[in-house]
Amino acid sequence: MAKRSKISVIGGGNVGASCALWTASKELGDVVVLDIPQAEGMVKGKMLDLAQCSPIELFDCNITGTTDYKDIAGSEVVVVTAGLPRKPGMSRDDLIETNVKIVKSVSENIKQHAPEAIVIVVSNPLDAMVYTAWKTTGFPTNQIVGQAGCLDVARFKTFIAMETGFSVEDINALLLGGHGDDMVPLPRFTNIAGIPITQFITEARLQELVDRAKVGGGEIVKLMGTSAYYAPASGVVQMVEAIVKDKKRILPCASYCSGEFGIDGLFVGVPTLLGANGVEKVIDLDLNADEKALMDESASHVKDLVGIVQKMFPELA
Ligand SMILES: NC(=O)C1=CN([C@@H]2O[C@H](COP(=O)(O)OP(=O)(O)OC[C@H]3O[C@@H](n4cnc5c(N)ncnc54)[C@H](O)[C@@H]3O)[C@@H](O)[C@H]2O)C=CC1
Ligand SMILES: O=C([O-])CC(=O)C(=O)O
Repeated sequence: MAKRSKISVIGGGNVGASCALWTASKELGDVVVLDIPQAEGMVKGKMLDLAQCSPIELFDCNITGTTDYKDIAGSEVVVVTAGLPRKPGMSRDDLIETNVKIVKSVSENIKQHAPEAIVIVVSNPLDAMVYTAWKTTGFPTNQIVGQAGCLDVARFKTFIAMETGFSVEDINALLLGGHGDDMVPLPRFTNIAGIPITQFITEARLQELVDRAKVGGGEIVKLMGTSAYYAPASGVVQMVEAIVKDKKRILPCASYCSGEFGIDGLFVGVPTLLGANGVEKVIDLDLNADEKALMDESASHVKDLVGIVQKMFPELA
């Protein structure tokens, strides 16, 4: 019998618990969710609750809530959701000082207890946290990746489906850049069942949908008082599935660029071939001058955030 995959999630809050739910319900493997000792009852209780769905939803996997890093040993994938979410009025960047400390300490433990794992970082500000995890673990760049683009592009596709009335299944879109409000959805690469999107929506209206997608996280923070979790977790699990099933999917992920898109030494959202080895390739493409300018601006924002991390922790430079 094939060995079951093991997927660990660090941080059992809104995003972490939702990751566990999608992972288990899709039967991708055994699930371990780890939180801090002060949250022991919460994380153990939530995971026991989730396990009790299995006779109804019919998934076979072990689900464990824990505060002990020994339990993540042997994980194929570790998802990092530990950290503060933003509140209304805050930007993701406002979280950097608190979350870099959390992600650094989490990454030290991942390095010790799950050195073979592919690490998917979710904590914000995303691109700087991916960098932090990479520098702290010292893992090769294929083993470190960030989730943002799967979510951001799903938001863009959702808005297009709402506007046109067509099935989400037929909407194809591409999005690049950092996970800030300057992310770069690409109308030129957007189509419905292969038919250019401009056949169905005016360019002006499409631009409004692009703009809504760019601030899609903030729209939810304003409504809920905290940030989104169902769609972010769904984006994570799309990546987990690509890795544990070695699907060779091309997904928009925060991956290490060494020259692609003219970016060197940064993790930024780019089309990424995801499989059993994690990031198997970054797929470069020819951008026109306007698209390139937007990508450069987004990457320069990521670079500034990485500069803040390096200033706080010179050993991560
Ligand atoms: N990249 C993306 O697309 C998205 C990123 N996020 C980010 O994900 C993070 C988590 O968001 P939520 O789950 O909504 O927050 P939450 O507050 O519901 O959960 C965070 C959890 O992390 C735990 N935690 C804190 N320090 C820890 C440590 N050192 N070790 C282990 N666990 C620790 C907390 O106890 C808490 O249970 C935030 O930084 C948020 O901004 C959220 C949505 C989308
Ligand atoms: O908006 C936030 O703070 C959480 C997040 O990254 C998103 O939902 O896109």
